[in-house]
Amino acid sequence: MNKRELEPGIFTDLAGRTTYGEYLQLDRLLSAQVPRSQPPHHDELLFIIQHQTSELWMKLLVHELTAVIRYIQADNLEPSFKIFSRVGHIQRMLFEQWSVLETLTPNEYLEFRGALGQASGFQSHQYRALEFLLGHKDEHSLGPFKHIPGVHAQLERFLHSPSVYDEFLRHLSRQGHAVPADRVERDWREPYEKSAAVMEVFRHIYENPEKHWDAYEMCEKLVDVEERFQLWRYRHMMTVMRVIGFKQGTGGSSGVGFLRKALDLRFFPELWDVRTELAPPAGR
Ligand code: HEM
Ligand SMILES: N[C@@H](CC(=O)c1ccccc1NC=O)C(=O)O
Repeated sequence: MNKRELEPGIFTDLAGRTTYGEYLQLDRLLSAQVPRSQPPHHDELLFIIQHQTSELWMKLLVHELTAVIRYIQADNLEPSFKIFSRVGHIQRMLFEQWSVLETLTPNEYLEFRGALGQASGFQSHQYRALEFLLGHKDEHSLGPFKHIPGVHAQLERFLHSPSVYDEFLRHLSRQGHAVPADRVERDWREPYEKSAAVMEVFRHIYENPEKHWDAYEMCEKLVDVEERFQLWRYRHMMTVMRVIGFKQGTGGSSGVGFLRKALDLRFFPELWDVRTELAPPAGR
């Protein structure tokens, strides 16, 4: 008999109890997918769910990176390594998820694109929070949130605060590394500019990993995060290219050309530059 008997101990009298649906607020979650096309286009649900799941995972990334910052501030790098491993798995999933949306063909998308108005991922405040947390500061990207005071204020807090990278450089300074004073205290709203002195700090760490194992491991975790972030950006751009070609974006940008420029951005420039500078150890 291809059937599983329910065990008598399984609870079915759940009135007034904490249940699965109640705990997860599934009524709210599952009523938030509301297609705008009239009549609703079959593929709009895919489009909505791809975005909503991405936003949920971004919420967790913001939460995790905020915790990383607290650990670095406390000069306690070890627990942040475990968090970075989780962050990496989430980023990998966000990357893989593009394959689902890539089943949307250009003509299918055009059938409901008009219903999106001026809405665009450019208005994702959690994506901006992630960029700020990682160190890509740009006050102009706050523009789309002027009309939502709570969101604007939260993003301003991230803009004004040191990023994960800023905090790491401050930690290295406390550990006695020769981090220049203008990286230990500065106007955190300003975009990060790379520094030859910071690169020398990393050169020393990469040439002596056994002496600075924690810092060395943190450097590699940061490189992992940046590489995965760029992979996401690249795959977004490729998805956009296959779905709308070189059309302008609904957010008002040139589209693919605008997205391509983000591929030249660097969160942790010296961590990439140090790789060019490293020489083989003596005698090799
Ligand atoms: C068919 C699917 C998609 C298309 C055609 C598309 C298109 C675009 C375009 C053209 C832009 C540039 C801004 C504009 O003028 O609109 C943009 C930005 C953006 N999109 Fe999408 N997108 C798609 C899916 C997604 C998904 C699933 C996400 C996940 C949350 C997303 C997140 C973003 C973000 C965060 C930006 C801002 C990027 C930046 O500032 O560099 N997009 N998108
Ligand atoms: N910018 C897209 C529209 C778009 O993708 C979008 C629209 C509403 C909500 C999220 C979106 N996703 C990412 O940009 C376009 O130009 O077709």
